Amino acid sequence: MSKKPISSDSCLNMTLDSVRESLIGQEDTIIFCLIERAKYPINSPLYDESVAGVPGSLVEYIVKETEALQAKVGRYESPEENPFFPENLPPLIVPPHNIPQVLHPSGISININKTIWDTYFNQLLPLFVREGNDGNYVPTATCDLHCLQALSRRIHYGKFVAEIKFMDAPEDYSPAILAQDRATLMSLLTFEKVEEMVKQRVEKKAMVFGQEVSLNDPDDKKGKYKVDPSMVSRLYGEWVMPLTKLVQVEYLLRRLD
Ligand SMILES: O=C(O)C(=O)C[C@]1(C(=O)O)C=C[C@@H](O)C=C1
Repeated sequence: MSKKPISSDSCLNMTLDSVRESLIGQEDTIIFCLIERAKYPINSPLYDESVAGVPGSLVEYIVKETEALQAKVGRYESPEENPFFPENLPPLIVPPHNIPQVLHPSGISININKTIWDTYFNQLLPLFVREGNDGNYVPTATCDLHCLQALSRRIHYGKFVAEIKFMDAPEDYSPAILAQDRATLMSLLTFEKVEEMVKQRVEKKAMVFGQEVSLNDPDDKKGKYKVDPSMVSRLYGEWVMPLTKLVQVEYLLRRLD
């Protein structure tokens, strides 16, 4: 068998509409991940560094080891993917993908996964997961990994959004970049109406994707959802979009390096 590099779609034809389409698609992934995680109780021994029998907590160990495996087969070749534990990742064992480079080189390495990790475990998880311990530690940790990866991909997608915005209007962004003026960059890249639509859409999706289904009495489960739709809207309004905007600002600050 010939060992050709795996091909990947070109991202050179991106537009603001197309990156927004991608963000809309990623909403589905995030909501399904939250629904899956909400099936399990908090299962707190997973996060306890003293009981696991492995270095760090069990969840940390599972994420680290999964990232190491996925790094070997090319996950972090993609500029959309950022590891939570970038230190000491093993080298690729497959041929490189040769993905066309659309991001400015200085912005590629922006990685706010430390913040995403802390926010997810300390603020988000307690909001949508019930108390308790059912012993399903590995399936639960796998759900955490999927939630973290989906959130990280969405938030770091801000690099692409920022690149498109800069390319569409370099004359608007350049003075603020040269002045390293974060506040002006933040107001230039913010579209409040779009944010409002995102919050409404994710709330609606959480209702549709997470509705309880009953064959007997259709009213039996009416209004019951697997994750609270208003919580998903809040998650986007308070964390997902602000962190995506933080990535955009960080990216733009380096855009003229
Ligand atoms: O759609 C954009 O323009 C984005 O920058 C994305 C995003 C978001 O995170 O969803 C962030 C900032 C804008 O205010 C609106 C939405």
